[in-house]
Amino acid sequence: MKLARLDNCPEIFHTLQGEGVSVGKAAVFVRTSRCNLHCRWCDTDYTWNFKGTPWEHDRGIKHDKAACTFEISPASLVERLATYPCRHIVLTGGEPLLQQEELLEAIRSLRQLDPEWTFEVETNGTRIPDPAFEAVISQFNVSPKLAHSGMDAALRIVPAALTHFARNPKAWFKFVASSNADIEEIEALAQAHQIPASRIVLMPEGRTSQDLDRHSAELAARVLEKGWRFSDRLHVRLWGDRRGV
Ligand SMILES: Nc1nc2[nH]cc(C(=O)O)c2c(=O)[nH]1
Ligand code: SF4
Ligand SMILES: [Mg+2]
Repeated sequence: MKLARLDNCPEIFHTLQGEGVSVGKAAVFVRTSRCNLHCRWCDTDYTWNFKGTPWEHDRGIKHDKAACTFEISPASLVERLATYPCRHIVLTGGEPLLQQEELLEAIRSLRQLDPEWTFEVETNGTRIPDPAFEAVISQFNVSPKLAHSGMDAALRIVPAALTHFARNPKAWFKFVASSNADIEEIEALAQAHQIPASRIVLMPEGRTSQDLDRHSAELAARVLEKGWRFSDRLHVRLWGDRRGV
């Protein structure tokens, strides 16, 4: 399978969940490489924006595919994860649902070692998980992309997948927003795909504390009106715009 590469190692790190409903929970993050979307502000563009690809990104740089990819077998991933003093894993990317089969193999092996392991997935909500994979995940953080991602609606919004997650009580919908137009877009998506207000989490866009502060008070007011939830970005507050935290 393909994970992101960081300092010649796979991008696996022990930290606090910084976003969404389990913010503050200790977890080991596994960052898969590759994504089926190509958002212009993506903060993990090194998982997909490789030299020779046509995608546009705000940073205006292309990455070397080999230098940014760490090939690893599910068995080696299990060995690495077993060394951490933490039994909660967050699978993120890129888009981790592109590598469900390999991830499921690793999850099954970990559960054989210790049934206490729990797994949370960060996904862009464009893929319906396989039933066997879905069954072993305790929480999905579904983050559908809005128009400001620069992606065509036909690619970023997959109605069958959104409706599927909307029916799954393990799925929370985490939207990155910075303007009133974003709020209206979220409202329309929620209506169209029957996403319950109680499972919508609004998160300000930003890679520094100052950026987050710029929109937070206004977004929090909208969250109260709508009956949604608000999430800060704890890891950005604690450690800034860095990889591996
Ligand atoms: N601490 C921490 N929390 C996170 N929640 C979602 C993350 C992600 O990049 O998917 C992330 C991340 O990269 N770090
Ligand atoms: S879906 Fe997520 S990982 Fe993929 S390009 Fe968009 S922001 Fe980046
Ligand atoms: Mg991140």
